[in-house]
Amino acid sequence: FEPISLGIAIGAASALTGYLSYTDLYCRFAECCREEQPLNASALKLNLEEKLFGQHLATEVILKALTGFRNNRNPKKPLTLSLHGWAGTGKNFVSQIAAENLHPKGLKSGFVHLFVSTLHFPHEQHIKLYQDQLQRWIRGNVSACASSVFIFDEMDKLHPGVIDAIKPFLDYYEQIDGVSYRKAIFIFLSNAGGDLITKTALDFWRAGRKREDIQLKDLEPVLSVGVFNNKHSECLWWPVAQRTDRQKPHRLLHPLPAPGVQPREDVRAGRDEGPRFCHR
Ligand SMILES: Nc1ncnc2c1ncn2[C@@H]1O[C@H](COP(=O)(O)OP(=O)(O)OP(=O)(O)O)[C@@H](O)[C@H]1O
Repeated sequence: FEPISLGIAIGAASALTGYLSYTDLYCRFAECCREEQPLNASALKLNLEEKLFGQHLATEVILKALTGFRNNRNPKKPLTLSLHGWAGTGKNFVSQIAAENLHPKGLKSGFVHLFVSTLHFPHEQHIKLYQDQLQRWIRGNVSACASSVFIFDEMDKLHPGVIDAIKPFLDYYEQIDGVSYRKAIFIFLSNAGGDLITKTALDFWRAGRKREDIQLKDLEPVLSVGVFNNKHSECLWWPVAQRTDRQKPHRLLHPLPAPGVQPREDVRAGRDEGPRFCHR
């Protein structure tokens, strides 16, 4: 080493150390978005195993999805998780665990955003406003922290117009208007399909099989037909009286289904009063 460049190198190294320790110090007192920090998979696994009861599939899927996603330095699209089940089965609980493992302050973190359909998007006539506000909120927060987490509770009650506002962020775009959404995480919670999941669990029990024997492949076909009414059709998850035209979300439709829109079988049979109309 020649003395001048060695001096510069040492100077640069100490400046870097100073900067790193300042950043570390700063992050001890203020919340930092550490998007490059890999997820501690064993801590998440322990958390899920110790706290979440009776949800072996959710534990397995969430652990695999979050670990794989966060350890991938260059994801091609944001991570989207859709959790289905009856009320009180732990969907919010498990999203909270996931959030805490992604951002230590969990739901209190400035990088974790929880939306509840009936609370945040209650009025049909304000859908346009909700769409604009939500898109601006997502854009602003992902610009500030690429690994932001967005949790949408009560997806089955969310207006299709609001769902449309979220959709562009979930796709394979490298950037939209200069912002990359590829490191963001979207978690959707829904009661839709809860009845079918329970029925599958009951069938297993009746057949003398263990709950832990239920695999994702036992549920996926049931859910894809029952909840999504197969992948080619679009469901309008909205109460009958408040249904809107998907193309014109502000316009209320007549309570009767439009041509080509069939009420789901369980609605026809009067077993379910919920928001269930699907295009076939
Ligand atoms: N599988 C579970 N393991 C451990 N605790 C659970 C589980 N399910 C529910 N709980 C407990 O019940 C509480 C309520 O559950 P949670 O709000 O997560 O249900 P949910 O599925 O989100 O219900 P909803 O559809 O009504 O929003 C949780 O805070 C947790 O304490």
